[in-house]
Amino acid sequence: MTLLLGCIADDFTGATDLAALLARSGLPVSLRIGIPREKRHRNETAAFEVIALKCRTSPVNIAVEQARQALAWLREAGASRFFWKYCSTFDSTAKGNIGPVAEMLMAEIGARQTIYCPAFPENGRSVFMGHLFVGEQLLSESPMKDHPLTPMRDSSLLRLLTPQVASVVGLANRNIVSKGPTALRAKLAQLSDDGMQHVIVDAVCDDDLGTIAAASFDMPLLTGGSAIAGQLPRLYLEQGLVTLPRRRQILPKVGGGPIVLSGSCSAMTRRQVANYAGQVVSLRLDPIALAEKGAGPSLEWLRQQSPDAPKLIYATAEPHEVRRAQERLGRDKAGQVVEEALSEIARDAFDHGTRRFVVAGGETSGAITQALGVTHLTIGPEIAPGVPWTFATIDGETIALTLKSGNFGDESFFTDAFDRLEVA
Ligand SMILES: Nc1ncnc2c1ncn2[C@@H]1O[C@H](COP(=O)(O)OP(=O)(O)O)[C@@H](O)[C@H]1O
Ligand SMILES: O=C(O)[C@@H](O)C(=O)COP(=O)(O)O
Repeated sequence: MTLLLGCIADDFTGATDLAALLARSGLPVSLRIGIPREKRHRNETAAFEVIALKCRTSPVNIAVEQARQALAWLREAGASRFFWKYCSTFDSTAKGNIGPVAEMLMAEIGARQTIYCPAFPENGRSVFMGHLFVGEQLLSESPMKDHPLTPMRDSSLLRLLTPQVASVVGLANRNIVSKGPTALRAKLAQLSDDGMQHVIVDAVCDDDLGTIAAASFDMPLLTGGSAIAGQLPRLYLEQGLVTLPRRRQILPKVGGGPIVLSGSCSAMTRRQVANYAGQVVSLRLDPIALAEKGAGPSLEWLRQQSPDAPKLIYATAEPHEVRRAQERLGRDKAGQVVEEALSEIARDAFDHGTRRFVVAGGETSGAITQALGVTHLTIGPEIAPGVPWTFATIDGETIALTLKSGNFGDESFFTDAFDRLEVA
């Protein structure tokens, strides 16, 4: 099939979120983990190819280099339009990779201008007058201010993006967006004439996203959250660039024990963990103990449990507990010991028969997916907006895997997830 859009995501939950929203159209979506080794030639691809990187918190030069390699693969596979997916809460380190990666992509593909549209109204993320809101709170007043790796202490996307790019950042605000695609297109052209290559675009509802997509779908590079990308399949279908496949993909049924592994400390995950811990056997990980003793005691605990029983292993903690661990170990080390332990646990669980995995947290998902040796994910049913079941083959065995963004899903997400899966 012709490759309509080559997508690069800065983390793995973000990649499955993007893939889920594109897959709602019924068009084929392929999700590859890391830079694919094998080449793909034109017409050997899905309509949407997503490459998942784990570069949200990497040093800038590494993130740019990984994205450059992903771009090269996508171009060779035939893509001429691209999407750079980052978090709907614009998660960036202090230096920030969102702008530098966008600038590199623009330079490589010769794009004169791009838009930045993280809004995801279905999940409560909206942008108004260039400010990002989570529900009714400004980003900087939302629980994202306490994120363990990327605390977001400013809500102005202009202020966040400006130090990350070389040229002036522009804004197409809601007043323009509300006037429709023609007015927005004219505004973007005027900003381009004024030298603004990077434009934040307001969106508070799905209709706004429809307007923005209609005004910008032919830009060679778009950037944002999954929701703006989710508008593109409809436009491509309307324009006759692609037709829906006659047959739907048949998804596997997976047996084998269920497990939830959580390294997310986001507000919603904390509620989900508290809820699920009341229902199944659970083990709490403490980063300080992990730094001293490693994952051995947790592996021992796991082996004492019945392989078929649902279980939960989590490092999820309240902000004051995260601060305590970070003060003792340093921010990076605290995150690293948790990611390493959960990765070892995931691998051990697989070796002992677990086949249904729910993982909470973007960085955590990156670490676990890599440890399991997953290279390709087939997208299955969506459990909550932006969180699908996916399927992968490792060592000849099929596993079902859900990578849940920290703040996505309802309080009952973990039970909802297993209820949604057809079991062999
Ligand atoms: N108790 C803890 N103390 C410190 N850091 C933690 C703790 N638990 C988890 N972490 C780290 O916090 C980070 C959470 O990021 P991530 O997995 O991306 O979650 P989210 O999707 O909520 O952003 C990970 O690096 C994880 O290892
Ligand atoms: O856009 C989003 O909000 C998600 O797709 C995403 O990237 C979330 O990241 P994590 O919360 O770190 O999982």
